[in-house]
Amino acid sequence: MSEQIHYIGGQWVAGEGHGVNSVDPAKKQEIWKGSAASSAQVDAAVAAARNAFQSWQHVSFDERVAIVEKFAALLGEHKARLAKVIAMETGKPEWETATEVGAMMGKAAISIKAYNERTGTVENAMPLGKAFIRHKPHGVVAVFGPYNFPGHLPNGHIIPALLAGNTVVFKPSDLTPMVAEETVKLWQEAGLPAGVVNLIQGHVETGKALASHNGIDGLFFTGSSRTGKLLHEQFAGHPGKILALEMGGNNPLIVKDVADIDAAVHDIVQSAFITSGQRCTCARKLFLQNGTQGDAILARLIEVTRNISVGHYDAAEQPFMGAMVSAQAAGMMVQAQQQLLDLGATSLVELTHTDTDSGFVTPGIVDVTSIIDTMPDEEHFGPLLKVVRYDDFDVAIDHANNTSFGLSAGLLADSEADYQHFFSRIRAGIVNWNRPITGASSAAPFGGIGDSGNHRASAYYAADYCAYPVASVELEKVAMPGTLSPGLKF
Ligand SMILES: NC(=O)C1=CN([C@@H]2O[C@H](COP(=O)(O)OP(=O)(O)OC[C@H]3O[C@@H](n4cnc5c(N)ncnc54)[C@H](O)[C@@H]3O)[C@@H](O)[C@H]2O)C=CC1
Ligand SMILES: O=C(O)CCC(=O)N[C@@H](CCC(=O)O)C(=O)O
Repeated sequence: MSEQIHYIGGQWVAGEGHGVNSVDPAKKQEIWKGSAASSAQVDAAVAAARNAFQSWQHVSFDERVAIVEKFAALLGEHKARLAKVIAMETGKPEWETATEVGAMMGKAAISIKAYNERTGTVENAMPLGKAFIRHKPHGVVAVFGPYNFPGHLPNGHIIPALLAGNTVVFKPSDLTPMVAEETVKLWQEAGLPAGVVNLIQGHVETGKALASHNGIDGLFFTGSSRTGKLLHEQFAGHPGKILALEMGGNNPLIVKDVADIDAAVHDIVQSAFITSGQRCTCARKLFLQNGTQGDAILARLIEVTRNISVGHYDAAEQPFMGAMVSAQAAGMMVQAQQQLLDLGATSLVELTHTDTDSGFVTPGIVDVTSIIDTMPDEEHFGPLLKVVRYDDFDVAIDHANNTSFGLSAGLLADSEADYQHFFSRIRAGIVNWNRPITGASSAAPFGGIGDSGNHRASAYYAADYCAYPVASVELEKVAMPGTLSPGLKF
């Protein structure tokens, strides 16, 4: 293991702060360690990015594209290795981490298209000249990533930021530093000039030092609503800095009148338990009709959930769920379940922390119908699904909307009229019909309302927050207008 874990101005350097490490939550082994960046090293990373911005902003778009495409090609060459490292740090099964690297590769072409379509140059003819809409980079931007998609989600900020001509200081989650290191090494190999991307590792204090740094022009964040709100407060009074927040959710999925019960249960499981429930888009509340069909769906859901395989990321027979990211995260899910039971919820399938030194938990389901009005509006970031039984569709939609979040929502129903009704009333940035509410496309905007985001959607719309528009009216020569304003004499 190298101690040189920070990439500043094109050099890998050792940290000057306290010790940091990374633990494989399935195998319970330390897999990476070093020392956090000191505040002087955060300063150095921002200064390196500022210095590199002077030239990177003037590098042609085609040259920037060439480096991004080279990076995507290197991701392809190193796909197996990167998928393995993501699995080791997060506990996610290798079938899933391979799809994460695939999404990282796909981000290049999508971001190039989005740059051109959303922030390219537009030319309009005028009677005496031309009007242009062009875009310019903000400057130095900080990128903060979460642990659940440690490759794909920071990449979803970094690639569009670089294409637009910004330089980056990247602060990954302290739970997934090794994925960040491997990724930045590929940027280096792709020929990115020194200082264009810088990597600093550390815990909350490193994040605070970067977020509060005077030298940054913007911050692109994916993570919890709690941290996002702190950043939002910190950015108050700085209208000149751009802040893009992609945060958590407390996402509803409603089921109404479906013919294929297994298909409905499949979409529920895929929505609630993929990635061991550690996706911001995961369904947290499932609304099932009272009556025989709701009973049948619930019975089948319980049966299928009990049979979900949970296992090691590298098992020959791949499990559906791997370990959660840490033993602590797993323990917090047990606590969350207990809190709901203490409030009066009923356990239908118990979530259990099978080995308390690891991140392994089994998926759980609780019936919260009796406490729907009193339970806290919290995101439980793990495989715990809350079921609510309902009689009236509109009441179910009201309950679904009764959250401060607004990231994803879905309806499983065979009637298109029911979907139109649902769509017109539900409040969320991602609204699906007869599909899981996880697995959003990079070719669409990705973001939520309320406590889920600050109206700066990512994915296809990331281009928007990576550049500012410049409107110009241009004539080749200074010329007298055809008509003079009243009161002027020449
Ligand atoms: N809307 C979206 O696109 C997504 C949202 N998420 C959300 O992310 C969360 C899980 O990720 P976590 O890594 O636990 O999020 P987190 O909020 O704990 O950490 C995110 C990043 O912020 C840094 N950080 C933490 N506290 C900070 C502070 N006070 N000042 C500055 N930086 C700080 C962390 O080191 C990390 O790099 C969930 O809430 C999930 O819903 C996850 C993926 C996608
Ligand atoms: O950012 C993109 O390119 C698309 C959004 C995306 O990949 N979303 C994933 C993961 C987000 C999460 O829950 O952490 C999804 O919707 O499953």
